[in-house]
Amino acid sequence: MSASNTTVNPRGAEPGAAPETAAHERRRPESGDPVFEVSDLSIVYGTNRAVRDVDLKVDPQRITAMIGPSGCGKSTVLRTLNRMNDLIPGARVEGRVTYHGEDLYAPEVDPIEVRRRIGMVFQKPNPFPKSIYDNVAYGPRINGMRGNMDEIVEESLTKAALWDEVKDKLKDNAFALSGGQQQRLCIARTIAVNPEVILMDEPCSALDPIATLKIEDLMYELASEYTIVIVTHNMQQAARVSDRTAFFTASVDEAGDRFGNLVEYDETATIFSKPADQRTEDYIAGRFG
Ligand SMILES: Nc1ncnc2c1ncn2[C@@H]1O[C@H](COP(=O)(O)OP(=O)(O)OP(=O)(O)O)[C@@H](O)[C@H]1O
Repeated sequence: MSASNTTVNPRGAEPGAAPETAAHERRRPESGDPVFEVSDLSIVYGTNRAVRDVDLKVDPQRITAMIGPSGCGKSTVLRTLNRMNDLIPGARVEGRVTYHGEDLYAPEVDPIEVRRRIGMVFQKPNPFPKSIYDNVAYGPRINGMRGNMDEIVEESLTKAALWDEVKDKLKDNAFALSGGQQQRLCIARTIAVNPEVILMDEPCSALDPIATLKIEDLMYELASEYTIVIVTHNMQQAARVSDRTAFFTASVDEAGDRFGNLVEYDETATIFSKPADQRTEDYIAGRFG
């Protein structure tokens, strides 16, 4: 899949136009059970019930996008999928999140192991202040992974579409890389511990358009092996890369409290061409958000 036909969606720029992207032409077998099933999910920060009543399923080896206006809870929901909210003081998850049918929040579940299997890439590239090689090798080392470390590093960098650019300078500090390269290094670091799922929280928002297209192409390649869930502000990006899209919005309850909720979740082509809810249509058309 080349950059040109993966990422150029001539109709994507038109609000409300049906995306005609490779992502939607992709024919994957419906491979059985969902990876995640989220039901009646609410997330509370202190006394603020920030996100309410979310239900959604994430299919394997698909790219699922979460879109919606600022503050509607996309990142909060994403973080429940690998228990990153556990790290936020005062955050509480209510409802049910299963991973391959098992309760992700059961007391016997080890959150460290959860985060190995369900990796995360953040908005700002955050390599460690170490060499390129050591950034990738870090996870396998602390996880006690056996095998030839040079091979693990090469394979991870290759899968992250970075190997050719860095193979002659593996000992250089990661901070010497461009922003886009640093983000691909962070993806390589995530891949190196052999996850099943990659969560991406606005992975391109700090990148220029060329670096963004590279990451989008990379996501497409990675989806043949990994399940990807991406939060993005960029509707065109969701239209270009994702198979399914969840649209969230912020609502206000009777007491005047603002909360995020899931409005609609469907095939990306449907969300962008025939959304069922007027709020989705208004957002896609750029009327708010
Ligand atoms: N660490 C936190 N502590 C307290 N409240 C939080 C925290 N993180 C998020 N919130 C609140 O949860 C709500 C949803 O925020 P969240 O960042 O998930 O939304 P978002 O849709 O991802 O927003 P954006 O697109 O601006 O990143 C907001 O009201 C926010 O203030």
